[in-house]
Amino acid sequence: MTVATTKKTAFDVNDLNLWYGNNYALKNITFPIYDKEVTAIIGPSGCGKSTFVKTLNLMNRTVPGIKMSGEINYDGTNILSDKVDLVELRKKVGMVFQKGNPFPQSIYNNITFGPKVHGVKKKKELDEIVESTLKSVALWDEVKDRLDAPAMGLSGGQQQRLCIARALATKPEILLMDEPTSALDPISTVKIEELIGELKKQYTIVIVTHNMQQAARVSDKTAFFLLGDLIELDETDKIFSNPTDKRTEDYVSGRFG
Ligand SMILES: Nc1ncnc2c1ncn2[C@@H]1O[C@H](COP(=O)(O)OP(=O)(O)OP(=O)(O)O)[C@@H](O)[C@H]1O
Repeated sequence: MTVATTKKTAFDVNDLNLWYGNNYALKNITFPIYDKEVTAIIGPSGCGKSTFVKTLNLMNRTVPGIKMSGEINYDGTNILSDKVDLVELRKKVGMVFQKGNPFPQSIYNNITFGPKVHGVKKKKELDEIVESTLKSVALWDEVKDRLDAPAMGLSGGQQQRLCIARALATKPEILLMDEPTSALDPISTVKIEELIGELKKQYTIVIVTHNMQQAARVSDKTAFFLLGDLIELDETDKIFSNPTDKRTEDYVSGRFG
């Protein structure tokens, strides 16, 4: 990789291996993820993109037959071997999935669920969290008069923004996004992409995307995975204009995948 290495990292992944039973899904992955940047993960279906991001907050550790080795260093701890408080880890490393998955409750309760779990009780404080997180995902004006309405009544794009607000409500440092726009229409997609541009001022973001134009638009670094290997990780501009590896070039120019 030709990027400067003096920048602070949010995660230092060293020689990470992961197996689902006999399926060797991540192979010797060494991957610095830089603080307050957007890192995109691209690659053909089944190459390990989702597995990689889910491993960053140990979302998949209860999958039957899973085995991992190596290091994921986060905040002075190797989360794979040291004792980690999973609730605390997921508070700091939030996740947003492919499809907005609000709880079948009100808009207000969706946002306050996490803060309440973490001990916030005062109504005023909860109200403030609801307002500030909905503002940061540009949803406040659209829903401020119906905070008690069911979240399921929102459009798909609004639900996804609500889920991002819900992830922000516990004040994370990192946001993992697994194909956050793949179920959305083009206008909602643009809104989420603009939001990512805003959020990266405060958060480190890792986004899995099938959409290469999206990776090119929103990310600072791009990683190309193939069959569980990290083939290339570099500045996004370089990956899309002058990649080092022939396999990356073939993929980004649409020759396979
Ligand atoms: N829960 C699981 N149990 C067993 N195998 C799994 C599980 N999740 C993923 N795999 C396998 O691990 C490999 C990587 O899958 P993963 O979902 O990480 O790929 P991906 O690049 O995100 O794919 P896609 O783009 O299709 O979502 C695949 O062979 C997949 O079948």
